[in-house]
Amino acid sequence: MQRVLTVTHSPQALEPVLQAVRSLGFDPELADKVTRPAGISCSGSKAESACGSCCAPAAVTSGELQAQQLTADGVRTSIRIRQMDCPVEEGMIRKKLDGMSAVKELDFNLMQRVLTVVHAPGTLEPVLAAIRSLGFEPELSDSSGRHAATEEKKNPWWPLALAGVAAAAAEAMHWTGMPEWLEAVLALAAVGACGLSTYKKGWIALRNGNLNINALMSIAVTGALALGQWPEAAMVMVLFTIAELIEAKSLDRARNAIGSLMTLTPETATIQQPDGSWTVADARSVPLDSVVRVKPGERIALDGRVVRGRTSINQAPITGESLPIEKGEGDPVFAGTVNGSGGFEYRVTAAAGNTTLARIIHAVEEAQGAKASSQRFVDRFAQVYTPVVFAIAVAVAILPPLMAGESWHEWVYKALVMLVIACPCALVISTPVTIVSGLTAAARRGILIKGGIYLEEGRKLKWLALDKTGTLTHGKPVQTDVIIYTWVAEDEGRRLAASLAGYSDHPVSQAVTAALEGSQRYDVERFEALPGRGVRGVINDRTYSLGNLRLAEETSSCPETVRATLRELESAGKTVILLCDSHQVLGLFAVADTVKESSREAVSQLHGLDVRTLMLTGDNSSTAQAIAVQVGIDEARGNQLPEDKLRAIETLTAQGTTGMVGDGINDAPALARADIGFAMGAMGTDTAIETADVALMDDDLRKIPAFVRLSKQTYSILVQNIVMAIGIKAIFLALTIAGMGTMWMAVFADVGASLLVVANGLRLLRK
Ligand SMILES: Nc1ncnc2c1ncn2[C@@H]1O[C@H](COP(=O)(O)OP(=O)(O)OP(=O)(O)O)[C@@H](O)[C@H]1O
Ligand SMILES: [Zn+2]
Repeated sequence: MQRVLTVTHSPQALEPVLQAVRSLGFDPELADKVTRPAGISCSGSKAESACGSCCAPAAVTSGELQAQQLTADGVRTSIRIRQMDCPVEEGMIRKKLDGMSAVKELDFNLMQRVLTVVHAPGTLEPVLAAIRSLGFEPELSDSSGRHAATEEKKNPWWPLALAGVAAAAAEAMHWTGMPEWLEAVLALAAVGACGLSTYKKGWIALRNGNLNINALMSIAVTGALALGQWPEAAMVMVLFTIAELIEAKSLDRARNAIGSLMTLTPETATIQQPDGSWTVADARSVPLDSVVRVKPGERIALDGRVVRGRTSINQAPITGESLPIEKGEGDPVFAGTVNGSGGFEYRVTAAAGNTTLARIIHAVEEAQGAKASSQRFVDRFAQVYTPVVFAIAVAVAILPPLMAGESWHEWVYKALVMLVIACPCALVISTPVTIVSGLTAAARRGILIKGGIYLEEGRKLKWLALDKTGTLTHGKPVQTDVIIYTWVAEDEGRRLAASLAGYSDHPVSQAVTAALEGSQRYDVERFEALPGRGVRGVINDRTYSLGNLRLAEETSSCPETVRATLRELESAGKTVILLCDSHQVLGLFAVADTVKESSREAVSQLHGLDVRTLMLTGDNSSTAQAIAVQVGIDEARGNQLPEDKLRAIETLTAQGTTGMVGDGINDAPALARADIGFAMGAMGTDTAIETADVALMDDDLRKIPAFVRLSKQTYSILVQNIVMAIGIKAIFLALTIAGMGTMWMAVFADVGASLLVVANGLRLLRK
């Protein structure tokens, strides 16, 4: 999509790689920070370990660094090859490079037109030379370091216009019965004016034993000329050239969609100098911990934390939610978001290449690499389609005249038409265009999907398991009741609870701490957090615990009167923790959390999409039940330890596609096991963005039904595209064999199909 090839090669081997790419007729540019943020380019398990070193090696210029990384296997270089967007071209390059001993690994991204090569140090140049020998122009980085900025080389338009006029004139000669030599001259002029680059590319492909669209068109046009179909040959070449131009334009739209997210961040930021004055600096060069000033209405350039001022910020570029969020001292702000009416200053917490927005863009780019199953099908299909149609064409040209004495002229012509139909471009481009549009559309709404595969699977979601605290509820409970039993002094009870709870960041403990703000605290020794239960520690040589009934029963005896009170509070939807010493219960603390309005809506939308919902919570069953009723959830299970949640997910995945959404603390194993793991509130948390299958940037659960709907739309567009691409070809194949297809009709069909699928895929972006 971004037309980037990543090559792993040995240090100092960049130039040979570049040359090889150039030898294929491509113009390589080293990829840029912006497209591939240097700070996070060491993604993927393999590269992780080498992260430290990838930014260190000497003797590589900084420009090269952006496109190259050292890995365990060698050097990884991304090479952009503009002319590469057909699997036939991928096949050509693969065949050539696979034969080179220096090349360890190849990874193609046709949408980005990027080849990533892992190669031995010092072998980049031969790699590039090999690519160039195929007539491509491999690009590493240019000096400005910006991919998107480098425009396509502009071909002058007049040769094409001239060719069009000549072709039309030839056609007119034909109809008005002018001498044939005039037709021939005009047709040859037209083909010469617009078809030379097609011939050149076609010839290189043929020489390397490949049939790409250029080779097919060259043969077809040459054949038509040989048959004396002058005007038709000229028309076909002109139409094909125009079509290629239009197709390239519309594909660029899909490619640029992701890049356009990046343009959300301003190029400059106003930073404070050591002497206190303010200067405008390039956002990319602002060091961490700098203080940046933001004017009202200005876009924020980098991630940071507010140090002075109050304002409200529209975070829609990241969360997809345009309601302004209030921000004051200490609150995080994000690059790309828009400041409201207050001016403020913030301290930079992430460099330009490492901001939340940059990570999102990077994740979307990576996601295209993970091929969806429809794409794998299409790629396999295309691999056999072209050779098969070519073989049929050869048979059509030779057999009927030889076996049945039919006219050579007629059957060779039919075969030539079939060659035009043999290009699988429309089919091949249909899937990635659709997936990329879907991924980008999702990212714009604050839904970060980590692979085309999840976008494709989302529509199959049968079950969604949800955690309660923080997912369905606000996760900020407040204390509602305190009961201290008479066998302990009221103050002492509160003080013990506050001391224990103060050490924990569990929401329940925090609610208790907040309510007991004023009371004094004891020092706690041997403090322990017991997941799914509570906390325990030693105060003045005695062990106390604060946690749920499970924990109370483990440490002391729990009389029926206490249980009765507990049941009563819980049936009101409250969460109760018990303060115990090693003999008895000393007190009860009840907290209540409120349900998010958006959760209720999300659950009903999910039910409308035929997704069943299940609440899995560590909290007790009565509270779980009470909250489930409030939210409208199908089924609720309480007292779930992390391993219980995991087991529940395992059972569900056996029945159908299962998603799990949680805040990731006690849900991590279940999230990982689910077919689709959703992380909430990913904004600002690196781990959620990096580990979840789908990261929701804020904590609005309605993003999940939105994701399911998008997945359904994407899938139906995928199916439409595949059917359309194959269908159109099939119809023309049939017409041709029946003798009704002409060559220019076939060109129209081929190009029309490509344009249709691209336009259809881009519809997702408009949603
Ligand atoms: N650190 C703690 N302080 C106080 N109580 C705790 C603590 N840890 C666990 N508990 C008690 O154990 C219960 C289960 O905790 P757990 O963290 O598994 O789930 P939860 O946060 O209540 O809910 P969910 O699973 O929906 O996120 C809590 O409801 C609380 O009563
Ligand atoms: Zn093609």
